[in-house]
Amino acid sequence: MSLKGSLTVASDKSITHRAIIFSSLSKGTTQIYNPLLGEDCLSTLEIFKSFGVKSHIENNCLTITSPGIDSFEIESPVLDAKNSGTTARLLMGVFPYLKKPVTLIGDDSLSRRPMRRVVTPLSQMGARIELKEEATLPAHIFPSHLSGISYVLPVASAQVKSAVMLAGMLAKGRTTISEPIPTRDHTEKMFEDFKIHYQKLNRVITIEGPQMPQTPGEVFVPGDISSAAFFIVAALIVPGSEIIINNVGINETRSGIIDVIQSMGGNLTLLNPRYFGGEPVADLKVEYTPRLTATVIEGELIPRLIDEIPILALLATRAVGTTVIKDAEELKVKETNRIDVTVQQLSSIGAKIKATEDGMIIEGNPMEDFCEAKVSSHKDHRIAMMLCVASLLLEKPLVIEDVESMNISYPDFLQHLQALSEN
Ligand SMILES: O=C(O)C1=C[C@@H](OP(=O)(O)O)[C@@H](O)[C@H](O)C1
Ligand SMILES: C=C(OP(=O)(O)O)C(=O)O
Repeated sequence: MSLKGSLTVASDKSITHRAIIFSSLSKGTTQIYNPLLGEDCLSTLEIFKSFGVKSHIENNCLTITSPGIDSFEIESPVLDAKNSGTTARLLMGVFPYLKKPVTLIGDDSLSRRPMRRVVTPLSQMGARIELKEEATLPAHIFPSHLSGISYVLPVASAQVKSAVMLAGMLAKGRTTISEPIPTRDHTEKMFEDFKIHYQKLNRVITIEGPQMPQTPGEVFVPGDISSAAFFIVAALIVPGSEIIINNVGINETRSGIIDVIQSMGGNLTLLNPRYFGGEPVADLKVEYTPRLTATVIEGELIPRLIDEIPILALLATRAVGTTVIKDAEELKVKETNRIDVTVQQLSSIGAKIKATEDGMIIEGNPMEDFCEAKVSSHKDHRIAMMLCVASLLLEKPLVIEDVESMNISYPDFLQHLQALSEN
C-alpha cells in the first residue's frame, strides 16, 4: 500500500523542551506555538509546574506563566524526568541554582543512562551533585554557588553542552565551552530568543554570567526532522509513494539525514526553504526510489542524525550494496542500546545486518522480502516507529510489542501513517 498526500509531522522535541525550560526560567508569560505535547516534553513541563509555573494549552499554543527562577517554590523535592534524557541532563544545569536540595529520578531506562558526563563539568563549576555509584540517577542536587569554567566537551552531546550553557548563564563569571564536533544548536538559538548574551566563534561558546532569560513573548516550534525521518524513509521504500511533509526543521546541525538520502540517490526535494521562529524549515517532497545505493555514515555526520540511525538502518536494508555506520557508539546509551536493538529487530525479520563496536554493517537488497517475526520496541519510541515502517513491506502487518512507546516523541504517529495510506 503506497503512501500519498501531505502531512505535518510532530513538532520538534528538542526545541519544545528548550522553549518550556527558558519560558519557565524567565518571569512573565510566554506563548509557545505548535509545541510537541509528547510524554518527554510533558515531563519537563510537570517539573516546572511543581515549582509554581502555570501552564495552559489551547489551539495548539502552550502558554507558560512563571514567577521567574528566583521565586520558584520547591513543593516536592523529588523530580521525575521519566524517560527523558534531555529533561534530566538540561535541568541538572539549572537545579544547583535552586534554594532547596532536590532529587532527580527517572524510569528504568533513564536510570541506566550515564549522568557523569554532566556532573563532571557542573562539579567543576562548584555544584554539589551526588549520583549513585554507577554514575546514574537518582541524583541528589544541593544548592550551590556556581562559577564559570573553561570546558572542552569530551563527548559530542548537545545535552551536555546545554547543561553547561544553562549553568554558565546562572553562574558568576565567564564560562567557555569548546565543542570539537558540532551538535544541535537549539540552546544557542534559544539564548538569542531569550536575550542571553553569548559569543560563538570557531566552535567555542563564551557566556558571561549571571544573566537571567527574558521572555520574547512568543516562540514558534517547527516540525521535527527526527519524526519526519520515519515518513521520509517510508515514502522512499514503499512502491508508488509520493508525499509532502510540511514545515520541517532543516537546521544544519540536524539535517544529516538529508545529506545521506541525497548520497544514496533518494528522491527527496526541499521546497520553499524559509525561516520559522528563527529556525530554517522547508517542505519536503519524497518519492519512492526503486534504486537506492549503499553509503557510509561516519564522523561529524553522526551527531547531525544520531536519533535517525535506527530508521536509516532500515533504509540501508533496501539499498544496493553494503552500508557502513561507524563512530556511533553514543547509540549504546540512548533509551535502549540502539545498535543491539536495531540489529536484533531487523535481523529477526530477515535483514542482513551486523552490529559492530561503534555502529553496524548492512547488506542491502531491495528485492529481498522481509518475513514475519515477533518484534519489540523494547520501550524505545524510535525503534517502535522504525518497526511500524518496516511492517509496511510485509504482506501481514508486524505485531510490535510496546508500540505505545512512540508517545514519547510522536503521539499521533499511527493516525498520520493511516491517513497517508488511505489516500
Ligand atoms: O539536546 C537534545 O535535545 C538532544 C540531544 C541528543 O542527545 P545527546 O546530547 O546525548 O547526544 C539526542 O539524541 C536527543 O534525542 C536530544
Ligand atoms: C535519545 C532521545 O531522547 P532523550 O535523550 O531526550 O531521552 C531520543 O529522542 O531519541
